Amino acid sequence: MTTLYLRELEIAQLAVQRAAQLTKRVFHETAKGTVSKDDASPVTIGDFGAQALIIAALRHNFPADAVVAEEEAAPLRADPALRDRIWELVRSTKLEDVGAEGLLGGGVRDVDAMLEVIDRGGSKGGRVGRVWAIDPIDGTKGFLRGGQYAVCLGLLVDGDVKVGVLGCPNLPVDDAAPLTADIGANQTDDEGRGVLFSAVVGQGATSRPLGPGALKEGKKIAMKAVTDMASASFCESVEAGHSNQSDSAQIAQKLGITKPSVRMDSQAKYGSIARGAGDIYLRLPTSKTYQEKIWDHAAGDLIVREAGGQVTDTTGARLDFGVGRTLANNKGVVAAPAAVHGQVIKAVREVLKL
Ligand SMILES: Nc1ncnc2c1ncn2[C@@H]1O[C@H](COP(=O)(O)OS(=O)(=O)O)[C@@H](OP(=O)(O)O)[C@H]1O
Ligand SMILES: [Mg+2]
Repeated sequence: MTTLYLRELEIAQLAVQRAAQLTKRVFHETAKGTVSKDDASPVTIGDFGAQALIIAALRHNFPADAVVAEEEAAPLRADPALRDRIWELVRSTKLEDVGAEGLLGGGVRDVDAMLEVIDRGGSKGGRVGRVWAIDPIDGTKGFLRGGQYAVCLGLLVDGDVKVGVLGCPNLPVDDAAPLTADIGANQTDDEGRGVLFSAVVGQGATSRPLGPGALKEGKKIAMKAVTDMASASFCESVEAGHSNQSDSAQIAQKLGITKPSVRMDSQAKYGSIARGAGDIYLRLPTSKTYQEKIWDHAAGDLIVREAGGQVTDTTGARLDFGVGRTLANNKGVVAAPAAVHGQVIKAVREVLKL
């Protein structure tokens, strides 16, 4: 058995598990109304806190690696009250498993170290060397709405994704659960929810319960074969501003898909199709200028490909993670089982006139 990237995988899984513990604390405060949904701060607190914990774990284990992450600490330097709330969460979020917490280096030393570590995510990325891509809370709108969100971490080596980990605290643990963005009425109860998807290049993709205890052995996941397009299910963004929902409806019609789309926030969509809960993920450009961010796709791209899928842009080209912080060479995303991906791309190109 190959052990390539084994250590990177273990650290990435634990780092995502710990960061998700922090985001869950913030999520439940928001759901309970302790923090106002109109206030932008819950997501800010969750984003900064999770980013600090993940980068601290990476710096402890792989100090020479570059990091591309969404946030920078400037707003916290200007707002001591916000900084202190985040520090309180970062300081007090630890893995239950003392050995695992030790592997991550035991957190962040003090509030100045926290600011310093948050600012370590400014790498330009690129085609050379090892670069970690972090989205501390992907699907911020879903997070605020009480829906799906994901803590995302991918390792790029010379521009290719080698390791991908997605923590999805609000997806069902059960890989066979039907595809739905709904997490049920009782949002303060984590029972049956929380899944960690992982993949290493050439070694397949797995899912396991996200925690809070020790991480269980992963189960191999695989995309479902689509034998009949009429019964295929596809997912897309909740936000119409993130993916063109009228184009996707036309594409679905062309393909003969009869079910309405499942609208779900975040890279939980990639994880869901990778485990066969859904079949196709369409992300269709809404503007000529928007460039997708590498941290919104790196982990999901590898997890779907390792589960037997193909992930490309709308023209059928592979996503190019080697050109910087954005996917400047690609427009949109089309993810589907390898056997039907060509058929889906044909329909996409016809509708988008590419
Ligand atoms: N115009 C436009 N087009 C495409 N994508 C955009 C656009 N604007 C933002 N974003 C990015 O979308 C990320 C959220 O992903 P999803 O659209 O899958 O989920 S959601 O339904 O919007 O929550 C979201 O990630 P987060 O900011 O981490 O939530 C953004 O990076
Ligand atoms: Mg994102």
